[in-house]
Amino acid sequence: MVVATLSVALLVENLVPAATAGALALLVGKLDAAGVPNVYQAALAPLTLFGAVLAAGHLATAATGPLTFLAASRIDGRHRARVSEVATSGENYAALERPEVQALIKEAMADRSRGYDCTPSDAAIGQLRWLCGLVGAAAACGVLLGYAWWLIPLVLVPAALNRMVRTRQDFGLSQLWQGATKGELHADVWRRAAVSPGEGKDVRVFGFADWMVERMQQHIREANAPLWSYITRMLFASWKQFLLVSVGLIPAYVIVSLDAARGHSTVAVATAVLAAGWSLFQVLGPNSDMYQIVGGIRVLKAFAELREAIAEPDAETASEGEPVKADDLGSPPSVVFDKVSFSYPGTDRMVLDGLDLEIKPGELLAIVGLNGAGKSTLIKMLSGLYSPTGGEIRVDGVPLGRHSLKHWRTRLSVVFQDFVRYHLSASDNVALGQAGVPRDPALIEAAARDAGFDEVLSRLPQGWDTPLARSRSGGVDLSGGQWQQVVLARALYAVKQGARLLVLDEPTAHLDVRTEFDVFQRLARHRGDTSVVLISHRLSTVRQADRIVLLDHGRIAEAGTHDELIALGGVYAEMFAVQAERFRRGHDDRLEETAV
Ligand SMILES: Nc1ncnc2c1ncn2[C@@H]1O[C@H](COP(=O)(O)OP(=O)(O)OP(=O)(O)O)[C@@H](O)[C@H]1O
Repeated sequence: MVVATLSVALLVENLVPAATAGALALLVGKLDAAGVPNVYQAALAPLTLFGAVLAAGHLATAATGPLTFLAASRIDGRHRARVSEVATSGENYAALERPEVQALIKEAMADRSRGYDCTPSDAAIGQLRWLCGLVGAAAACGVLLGYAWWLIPLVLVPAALNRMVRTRQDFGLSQLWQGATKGELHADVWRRAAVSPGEGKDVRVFGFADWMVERMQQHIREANAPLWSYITRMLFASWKQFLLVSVGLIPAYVIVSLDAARGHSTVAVATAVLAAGWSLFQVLGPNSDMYQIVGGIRVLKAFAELREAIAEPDAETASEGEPVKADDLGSPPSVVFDKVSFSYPGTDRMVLDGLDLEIKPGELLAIVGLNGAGKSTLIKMLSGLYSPTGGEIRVDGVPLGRHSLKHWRTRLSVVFQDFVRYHLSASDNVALGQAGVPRDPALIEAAARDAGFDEVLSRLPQGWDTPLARSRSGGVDLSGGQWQQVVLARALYAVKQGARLLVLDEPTAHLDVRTEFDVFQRLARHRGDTSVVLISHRLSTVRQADRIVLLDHGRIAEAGTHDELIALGGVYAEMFAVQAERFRRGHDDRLEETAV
């Protein structure tokens, strides 16, 4: 409806120049023919018509602004929602990590605040404007045709050439703007850093504000230099457009004026021709339509490429066969890593190298290892974010690639090491653990209690409704340890809502020893028969596990209970001894593993 009304308004706006020419000619004709006493009477009707044309033009122009805004908001809003859907859909998570895919997302989003100046609505409305402009040009040609057909090529050809020159410039401008936007994104990183409270600490403490601003300006200068020089050249070359206008209009105007002066045509006809000629140039003259069409189409092209990139089943993520639904949601799964190998896309290093590991239903399994041993990677593979490059992961005897990942992820609850701190309320932050089921406030409360978050909660100004970000009105900032409690509650909520495998990747690194001990006591008490995989560098936590595996160079190097591994006297025993010694000396931080 909005687009239809906008089309009508644009059409009227573009027909007004030709209609003005006609109405003006009528007015002049009537005045010319009428004697002095009859002037007012003769002018009344054509003046009313002339006024009506002008009023229609004003109304149309007044309406196009708000209508364009409405149509653009709807078109761009829907487009951005589709980009978000595509970016979050599918199982090709690996593609999201590729820089070129991230660049496509930015371009497809066409966020004006990030320097993108054209959006899909610009392309759509630009085309509408252009089409209406052509109708307006045809109407102006109709007026010219009333005088002499040869006036049409005389005025139209230079006007069309003028348009072509302008369109070529728009293409060049659009391309340079695209290059500038990429550079602007670098500047944007610094621009955001300059005003964000997070980076603000570093900027002040390390005193690199001047360096940062200089860096930002350098990026802006480098990114925009070609664009600025192109625009300067465009300005200097604008005389060409003046010449083109003159080539058509001046001879036409001279011929028509001479004709009228010699009495071969009336002043009214001459007025109509002069006005129509000018209106043709107005309609085909300089405007930003083509630039916006080109820019908007570029955004749509980026979106099409993004869809292809995300949907692309690359070797790492391709699933084979028909999706198989796990039929048993209630019991904990049996998971087997069978000679699993993996290297990240675009890298040669084998992060997992023939890994054999079983996660038995209901067990509390701890995974330990030095930094970079591949522990988090193993969890990402268990979550189906990456697929093995060799070997197989089986869940309840079925390869993970043949499970419905959506379904599998409802059986799984993961606290990632780099968990997300959503700027939402405390209750939203917990409930997002199992967003696909109706929210259950009693389970949210219970999960918070089990995670030890209830004490912090009691101090929040608006309780569960408190936004967990000071940047939001009435919000608060939590400490690292308090956030870990929130995220632990998020994972435990998922368990209470049906997840049967809980994975915790360094869930207590920010907690003090006492809170950590409490949390694990509660976890052990409340996990029921849910399997737990725990990754931790704190071996005092790990020792409570049913079984501990030590990951080294992408394989299991040692496995057993705490007592068995200590008795083995291997790397685990050595790590434990170093940590125990540090603890005795009063340290409670993570093991300095390089010392082992
Ligand atoms: N997205 C990625 N792309 C490429 N390489 C990656 C990526 N993520 C991790 N790596 C590499 O994979 C290796 C294993 O990383 P991973 O995070 O699994 O180790 P980790 O055992 O969890 O380490 P930490 O104890 O420090 O958390 C590292 O060498 C790391 O640099």
